Amino acid sequence: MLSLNILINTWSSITILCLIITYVVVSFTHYWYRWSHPKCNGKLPPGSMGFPLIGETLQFLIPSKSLDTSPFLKKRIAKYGKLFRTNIAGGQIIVSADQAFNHYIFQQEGKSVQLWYMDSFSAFFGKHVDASAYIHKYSKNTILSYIGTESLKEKLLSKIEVMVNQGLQSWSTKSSIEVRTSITKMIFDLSAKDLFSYDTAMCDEDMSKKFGFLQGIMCIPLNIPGTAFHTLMKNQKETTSFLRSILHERLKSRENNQQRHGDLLDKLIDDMKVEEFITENFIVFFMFSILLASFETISAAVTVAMTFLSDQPLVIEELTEEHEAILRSRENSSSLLTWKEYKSMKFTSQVINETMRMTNVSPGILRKVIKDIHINGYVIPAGWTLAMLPSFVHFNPDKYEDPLAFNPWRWNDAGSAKNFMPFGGGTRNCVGSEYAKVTMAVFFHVLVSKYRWTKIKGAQISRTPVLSFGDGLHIKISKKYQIKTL
Ligand code: HEM
Repeated sequence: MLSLNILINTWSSITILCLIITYVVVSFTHYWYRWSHPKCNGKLPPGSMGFPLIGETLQFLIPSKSLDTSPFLKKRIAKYGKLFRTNIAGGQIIVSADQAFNHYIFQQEGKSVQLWYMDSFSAFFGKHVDASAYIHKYSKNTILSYIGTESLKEKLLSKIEVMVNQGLQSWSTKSSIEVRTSITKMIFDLSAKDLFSYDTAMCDEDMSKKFGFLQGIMCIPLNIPGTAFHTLMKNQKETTSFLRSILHERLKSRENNQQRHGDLLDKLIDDMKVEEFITENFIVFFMFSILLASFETISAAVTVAMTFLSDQPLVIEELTEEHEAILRSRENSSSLLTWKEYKSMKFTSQVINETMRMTNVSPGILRKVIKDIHINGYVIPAGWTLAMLPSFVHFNPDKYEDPLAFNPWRWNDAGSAKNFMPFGGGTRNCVGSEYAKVTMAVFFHVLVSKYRWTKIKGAQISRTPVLSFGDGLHIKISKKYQIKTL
């Protein structure tokens, strides 16, 4: 009798255990099925949502040691086509490498898509990320009036040259320069001066290092000590309090009726009286984002250019010839660049185009889908993220022969705007594109006309997909002979 009871009890326990296991397996299978086949009012583009919770994040973050489109994307485009679905860092994403579709989406701002940043970015920027169309228009016009073509022509061109002269002069006093960090500091100092009349020499620390947080954008937003996100948030605190101190100093000097600077910061402070949305927090956010958008991008592009130039004597030769010709044609050897001279730099602009094509500072442009989008029989559901890859075309061998070769001469024939989109497109295209191009042109002008350099150690470029340069590009620069003018 006793052994029968034991048998029944054991049997029941096994049954319960089996039921629990079956329940767990069925629930997990159901969850996994729902994860892999998300709800949609139609047919989703092909692709894989990866494993539950982590999606395809790990594969996505594998660094690739090339400037080319990452193997993660190339593999999926080859398998599923130019429109595919995935899940990265918990986000449901449709990736589009379809040029025509991306062009269409650029025109859909506020209709079927809107600006979107990843969670860590949103946490960082707070509610201002959802800036309304009015605030967006205000911001764009305001920035353009300070760094747009007119301002560059009238004021900034010469200011930039003076700063680049100082920067390169200090590089030449050192036995070795790491290009990425040095150029980041130079462009940071330049932008802080141009936009907020802030002299970084007044700051003990190299603040540009604290701003260098782009690597953290792709990290998981978990604020735990030791994680990339934690460092990101710590740096964010320090950089915003640095910018807040600049703002407070300016507010104080305005109270004391001290001299105005006529810069972007003065304009934002003036507008606090007329625009309700312009608060101290807004100004700090504004200063932060424009500084970051400016120096991180330009310094990445210049570092890529220097990496290629260091191994391409023919490009340096033609570039040098163009700039020395400008110096030779001048009556006064100490004059600064004129707008006409800048506009005459044909080969320099080809070098810049080629650099922008290969750098792809923004390899993906993100939008939040706010209304179902129908394309080629597929549906991109509202709530999903659309990651456009306008840069994919930059490495398309049908559009650019031998696309991984740095060849500025390919720009002898004017390129098609449709096949060249380093600055995005539509209403959200880059407001700093001209400022970036002028800064790069001035940098090359001063560099090749006054200095020569030798490479000490090359950079190990990789994408995660954010660009990084390993231990960096190390060079030694020294002053050249002086060019005789007319
Ligand atoms: C090599 C240099 C640069 C590159 C490759 C670049 C690239 C881009 C791209 C692709 C976008 C579009 C983003 C989107 O559609 O979501 C953008 C937007 C923007 N860029 Fe740049 N950028 C550069 C330099 C600059 C500079 C120097 C500034 C400011 C001084 C700047 C300020 C901005 C701003 C404010 C936006 C947002 C525009 C909007 O939302 O309407 N950028 N940039």
